[in-house]
Formats: sequence, structure tokens, C-alpha cells
Amino acid sequence: MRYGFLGPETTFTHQALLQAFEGPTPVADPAEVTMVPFSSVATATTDLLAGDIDALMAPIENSVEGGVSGTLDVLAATDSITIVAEQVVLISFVLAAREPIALEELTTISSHPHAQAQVQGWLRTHVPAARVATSSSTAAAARDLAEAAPEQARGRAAVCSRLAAEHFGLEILADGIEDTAGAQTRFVLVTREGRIPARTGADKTTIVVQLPHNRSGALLEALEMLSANGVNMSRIESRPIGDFLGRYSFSIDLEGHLEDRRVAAALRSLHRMCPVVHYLGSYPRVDGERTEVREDFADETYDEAHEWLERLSGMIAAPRG
Ligand SMILES: O=C(O)C(=O)Cc1ccccc1
Repeated sequence: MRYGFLGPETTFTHQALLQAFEGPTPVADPAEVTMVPFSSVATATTDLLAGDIDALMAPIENSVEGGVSGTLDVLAATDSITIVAEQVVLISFVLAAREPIALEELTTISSHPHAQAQVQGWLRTHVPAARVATSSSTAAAARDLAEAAPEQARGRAAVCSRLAAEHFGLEILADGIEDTAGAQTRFVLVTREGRIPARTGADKTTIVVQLPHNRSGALLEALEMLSANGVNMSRIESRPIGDFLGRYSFSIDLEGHLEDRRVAAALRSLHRMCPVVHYLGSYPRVDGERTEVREDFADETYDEAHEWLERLSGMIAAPRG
């Protein structure tokens, strides 16, 4: 099996993928997996859809910056991708260069846009004159600097993980330069085939919905369908659909599994109401936190209600004919 990730080795996405093979419920046997680096989530997604890779790890949400639009948009655009697992990685950055150098002498600092956003305060204070350049990943910034000709490496530094700096043999000029300590990024592992991992009792379900156009209170109505079935959300984000100004889809994480009657009932209601509901998958929560379900939202209660109605329906007289 071939699993894609934003490369090269030692990116945060690579760390998320390695984490997915550890712990009590590994997503696969690492001995059976070839890890394939990509330079963007978009190219990796094309290869996933074409069948060149079997799965792909991609960042979806950051505790500081919020949703990762590239991933959210890819997920919203296709029905043939399923999320099968999530991972959370603690994010901390170092500033690294080829040789020890005074911060005042730095002219260019390269990194991935997510990393740039998370260290911008530190860079403004400590290296205000340096230009910030974009790399395809934090580890790519470290690797490119390590491999550059000496005259091209002069005055340059990379923002990356300590692991990447050490792996590519760079000098760490400053450690822990993130503006928010303890920031985390959540990643999802997506596959092409529509097989849904079984319910564990500590699960999440991800959907993307488009609401009926120009209907006052449509979002409220949709949320009421979740609330009426005791379904809690752990993320909701709006993303432009792209065809007209003002048209948005909503990317939503729900607490629970498709196998939970309450989640299934909420999805049925959303399907009745919304022109588009993309079901993106149900998968185990990485924190293992089990969902507390009130008695009136328990599977048995839904089943009893269903049986009750079946009994009543059985009493309806056949039409006279
Ligand atoms: O560039 C990386 O290392 C990535 O995996 C993308 C990223 C960058 C910064 C925070 C989280 C993910």
C-alpha cells in the first residue's frame, strides 16, 4: 500500500503519518506501507483519485489559524474521498541556518505558509528586515537550504521543526519561535475507497453541506436537525463554493459515527433539507474521548421509537377497493 504525505521526510505531515502507525489502533502495518512524499496536497490528491496512491495524510485544522482551506476545498469538491483516521501533532518551530549567524545578518527566511503565519510575530520582532519566502513545506525549506551552494545559502534561514533542522544538518539559531506555545495541527488520513471504519464509541463524522439558497434561517434549520438528535459539533467552517459571491458550503465535524442512530437520523434530515450533503467519513477520535449520549438519543431509544411506529403502521386498514 502506498501512503502519500507532504514531503520531504520530517514535515509535520510526515510526523502525523508516522503517528498513525503507532498506538492502540494503527491504521496499517508499517511494514506493508510505502510512504510517498508529494510537494503539495493538490498533486497528491490527483494521484489518490487516479489510484497511484492508496491514502493521503493532509492537514485540516490548526488550533491557531483555523481551517486549512486547501484541504477543506479538496474534501468539499469530491464525493470519492473518505476520511478514515485523524491525528494531532504538537507544532513547534526553530529558526535554522547553514552556519551560526547573527540574526541581523539574515536577509531571507523560507518556510511553508502555515509556519510563516505561526511565527510572524517572532520574525517581526527579531528579524524585521528579512524577506519571508515561501517553500512547499517546512522540511523543504530546510532541505533546500542544506543543499544550496554556499553563496546562495548566505544570509538565509529556514523555519522548520527541530527534527527537520537536525535531519538536514542545519544549525539552530533560535528554538520555540512560535507565537502561540502549545499550538496543534489536526491531520486527516483520506482514502479513495468508500470503506468506513467500524464504530468505536469515540468517533467523529465529517460532512460538507450546501444549504438551500436564499432561505432565511437555513443554517439555523440545519443546526436544529443536529440538535434535535443530540448531535454535537466539534468544528464548523464556511467555505466559498466559488461559482457566485455569497454561496458557501459548510464543513462540519460531528461527534459520533454513522452507525449511531442519532447521527444517521440527523444525516437523513439534512439530506431532506439540503441540496448537497457530502458524507466524508466516520473515524475514531484520536483523543479516544467517548461521546456521552443522553438516554433519549441512545440507539435503543431510536429503535424502540421505530418499532412503535412500525406497530402502529401495521394497524392501518388496507384501502377499500
Ligand atoms: O510544512 C510542513 O511541515 C507541513 O506538514 C505543513 C504544516 C506546516 C506548519 C504547520 C502544520 C503543517
